[in-house]
Amino acid sequence: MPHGPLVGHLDWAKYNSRKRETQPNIRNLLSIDSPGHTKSFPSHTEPPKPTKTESKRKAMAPRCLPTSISRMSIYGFPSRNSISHMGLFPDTLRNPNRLPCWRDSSRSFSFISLPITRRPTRYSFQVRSIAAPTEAVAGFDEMVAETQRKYYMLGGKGGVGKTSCAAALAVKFANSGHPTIVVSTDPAHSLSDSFAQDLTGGTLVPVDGLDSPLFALEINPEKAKEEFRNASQSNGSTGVKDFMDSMGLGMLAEQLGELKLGELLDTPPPGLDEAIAISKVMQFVEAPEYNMFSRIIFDTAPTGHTLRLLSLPDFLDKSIGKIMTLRKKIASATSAIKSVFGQEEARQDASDKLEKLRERMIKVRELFRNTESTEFIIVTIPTVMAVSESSRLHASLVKESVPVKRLIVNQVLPPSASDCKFCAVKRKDQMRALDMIKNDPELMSLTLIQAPLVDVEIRGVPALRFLGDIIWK
Ligand SMILES: Nc1ncnc2c1ncn2[C@@H]1O[C@H](COP(=O)(O)OP(=O)(O)OP(=O)(O)O)[C@@H](O)[C@H]1O
Repeated sequence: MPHGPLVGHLDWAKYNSRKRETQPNIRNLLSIDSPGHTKSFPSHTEPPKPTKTESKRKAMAPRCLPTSISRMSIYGFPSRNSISHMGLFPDTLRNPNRLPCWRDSSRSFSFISLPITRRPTRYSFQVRSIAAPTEAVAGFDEMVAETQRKYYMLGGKGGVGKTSCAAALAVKFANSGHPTIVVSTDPAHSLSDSFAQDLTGGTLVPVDGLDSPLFALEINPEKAKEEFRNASQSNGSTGVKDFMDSMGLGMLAEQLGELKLGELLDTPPPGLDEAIAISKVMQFVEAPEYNMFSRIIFDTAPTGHTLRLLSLPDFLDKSIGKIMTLRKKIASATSAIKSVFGQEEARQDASDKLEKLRERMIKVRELFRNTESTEFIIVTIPTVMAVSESSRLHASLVKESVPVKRLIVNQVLPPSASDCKFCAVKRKDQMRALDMIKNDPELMSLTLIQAPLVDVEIRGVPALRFLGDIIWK
């Protein structure tokens, strides 16, 4: 391999055809130019067609991204040195008159090689951002090594890329030999969009395009809420208050107002749907037929939900405990009357369901706090607001004894030799946010994983696999 500039594009067709490899070498998936580096590369296969999620992504992206990964402007360095880099340089380096912007229709990008040193890594290419002074490797080897079941929960501010990172991690685990389930407990699901496959319906669906076992599940929050309502109601359509009214205990129900039982049962508090979703997942993954799955990944709802969710098991445990005691008292006083009217059975059934729900909530709480089996990964983007929110999220997770080790900073601008004005400002903001992370007492101790902003729609298994290979090293 000559030591000089390499020029090329990611070949999506090649990438797809090599996807069976557990650890593909990205170099092999690139069309690398011949020595001399003057020839253009054969054009790459375009990624999947745009969908409605693309508009969301485009809205977040700078108008003039300095370089683009989909145009696969990856630069790689020959392995004779000790640090191996992959990055992006616009064609400006070859042709200084050409603007390195999306607006420039004649844009193209080059691989540039520099005299560098090589550190032992699994790939001969890595994405390195020049705005990434604190970047660390994700420690995927450690994540994959354990054979017993592990739960990963990815959470953070809305729209930062939780689903993309969770789906990419699931693909990576599955390709590394772990039968995996990825579950979305976010009421606004985007797993289906991410995998470009219909995963709605509330059942486990095998993900297409992989040979390894990967299943996905989008929990239907409405169904979950309905289940809770059914469990909490005494019979058919009546809630606790109606139930007590029907027993001539309406006055007592009024006096118990401060317990907010009716409110709890008839209008489930925010976060409850997610708690039920997780407890539902727990319920089925504990069934012997799911023993084979060694990695369970939760794509959780945005921060607010997560925080409420964390305090919910305790809240529910207490509330349901109170309800149960109350019901038992009412039951002993009225069972004779009720059995005459045939409602005794329904009441007993409701109590059993509540008790089961309570048990499952306790399990969810235990799962959240189990350092052996669980890890919460915070996903953020390099903006001051997102970093501040991540810091608060981390503080709450620590307070609740939820194990957190890693922080993904997603959508970091890739390197550029010359930024447009917009990109220069954006890069400066990102640097400031990355600095904030470095100095934030909550976040500084976490392993920082940087994921570049890519100009490819992260949709479908090949794209997720590509993202996973960049993030999870
Ligand atoms: N590194 C990245 N580069 C470019 N686009 C990205 C990147 N990560 C995510 N995106 C895009 O950003 C959009 C939002 O990502 P995603 O749905 O994963 O975020 P989210 O945090 O799960 O959102 P929500 O909170 O709405 O569920 C998607 O269109 C996705 O393709």
